[in-house]
Amino acid sequence: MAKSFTVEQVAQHNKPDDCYIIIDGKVYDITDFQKHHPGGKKILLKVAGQDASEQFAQFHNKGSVMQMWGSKLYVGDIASAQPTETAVSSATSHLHAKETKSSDPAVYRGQFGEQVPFGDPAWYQNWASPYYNESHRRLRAVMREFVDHEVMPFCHEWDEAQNVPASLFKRFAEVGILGAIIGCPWPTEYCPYPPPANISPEEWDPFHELVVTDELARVGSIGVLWAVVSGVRIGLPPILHFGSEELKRRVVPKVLGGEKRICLGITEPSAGSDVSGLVTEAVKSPDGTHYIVNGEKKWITNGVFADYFTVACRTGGKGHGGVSMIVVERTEGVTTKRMKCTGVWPSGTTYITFEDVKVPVANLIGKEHEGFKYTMYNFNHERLGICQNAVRFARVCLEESIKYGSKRRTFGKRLVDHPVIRAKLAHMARQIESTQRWVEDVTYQTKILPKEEQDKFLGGSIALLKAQCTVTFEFCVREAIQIFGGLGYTRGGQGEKIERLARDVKAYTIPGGSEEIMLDQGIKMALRQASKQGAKL
Ligand code: HEM
Repeated sequence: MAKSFTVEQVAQHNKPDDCYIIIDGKVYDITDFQKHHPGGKKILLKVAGQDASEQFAQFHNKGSVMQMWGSKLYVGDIASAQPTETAVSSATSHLHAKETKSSDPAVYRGQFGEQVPFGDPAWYQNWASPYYNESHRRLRAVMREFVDHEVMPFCHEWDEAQNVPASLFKRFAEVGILGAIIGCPWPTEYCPYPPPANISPEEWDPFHELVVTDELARVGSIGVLWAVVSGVRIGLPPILHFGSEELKRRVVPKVLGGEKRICLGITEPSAGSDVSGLVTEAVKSPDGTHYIVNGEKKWITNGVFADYFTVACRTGGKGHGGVSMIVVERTEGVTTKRMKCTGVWPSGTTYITFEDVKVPVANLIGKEHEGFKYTMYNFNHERLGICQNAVRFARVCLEESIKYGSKRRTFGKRLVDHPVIRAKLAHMARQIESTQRWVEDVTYQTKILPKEEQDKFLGGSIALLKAQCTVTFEFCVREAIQIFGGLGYTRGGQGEKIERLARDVKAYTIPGGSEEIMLDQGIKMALRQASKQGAKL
């Protein structure tokens, strides 16, 4: 049981060698911590033995600092302390979500989260939505708990270390997140873990995947997310959808079980969004048992950690028709070198060389020369995932800006009381909210349309949506830096997420189809579709 203190008792601990402070009704022993305090020792001594809640709120990102330090320094509570309103609401608001009954059971209204304006999607903030039901709400709560306790507090540390612990990959698998992010239906036969939140595999739908993707992005680190989910999300689907039964059984359970890691190798030093130009070659050995793979792949996410490489290779002539997909296992002749990039540090962006690598023909995915089709098959899913993440990253920028702007004062007023700052917040909010609605609408199409129709109708819209999401994200991160000032270009501390996202954002506007190509493709596809449907152009 926690020890109880009176304010007078805490006041006795007011010396450098015996120093307590009170924050939000809790008592912390900071005697040893003082010398490690990033803000300095003296500033803590000024409040030794006192209630320092206000000062603490002024200089820190409350949630993440207490998540890291709280339990190490906590020694008890103030006797009759009524926890402050904010402490209560942030700790328990998701547990006491207010629900409003509608006459239509499919329409949900209710509250979840901290209720920072626009800090969460509208269906968390009492807006009615036809897309989500009780299972999505359960999933949201499970994901929030997991992210808040096992991922978010460590992102800065992992970003600086340019790596995440290997155990994190296993944890994501156990929670069901690896199975959750590779698209519907749930891969029951090949996934050792069930969906999160006791959702049945049959019930699993694209909005469950959206909730997982969205909640994960609250960490405000593309690098940490990509370190764990990116290789799986893009490297595994070609095997899952087109691999032989033997290949699927050999590879998929190990990856979804968090034992082996995988990456997708398409881009090369001279071929990016233009996949048909790739030159890495796979030549069959004279006895027909192996392919001999030679070539280079560049900017390959997770390459440095990967055990399996899903590689697009040239097995035939020029252009799309000569491309095959092959699973290369880490073996002699495979070399991976970490690249130095602007952001996404923990995700292991890699330069790969294949030098006379012998790959059994059983590792061919599907049929020879059909690799381009397999690559395209998952592009819509991959891009929609990027969109769902990007809109949450933009939201993180807005949420952090509103929280910081509500406590930081300049010229005698809070930042949010300056019209020029409110205008920035308004422009962020209007873009995020409209983009989110488009994301949900497209996600709904993926729920109800058969896959062939999705491929026919949605490619152009998803391309435009990717541009919309990444432009919104880039705009919001820029505005958030302006609001945070110096803290927005300082690594760690209150502007931690903003500074990191500013480094990471380019990894969203360039890969997965650059903004320019997405815009062009979106219109080209819309025109093609329109003329097929007899539009009067
Ligand atoms: C349990 C008590 C405390 C802990 C665990 C703590 C922890 C930290 C940490 C981790 C930082 C680095 C920046 C960040 O991550 O936000 C920091 C910075 C700082 N802290 Fe504390 N702190 C505590 C109490 C206080 C108090 C009571 C004050 C003021 C009276 C204070 C003033 C500062 C200042 C001025 C900075 C530098 C902020 C900046 O770089 O802008 N801290 N603290």
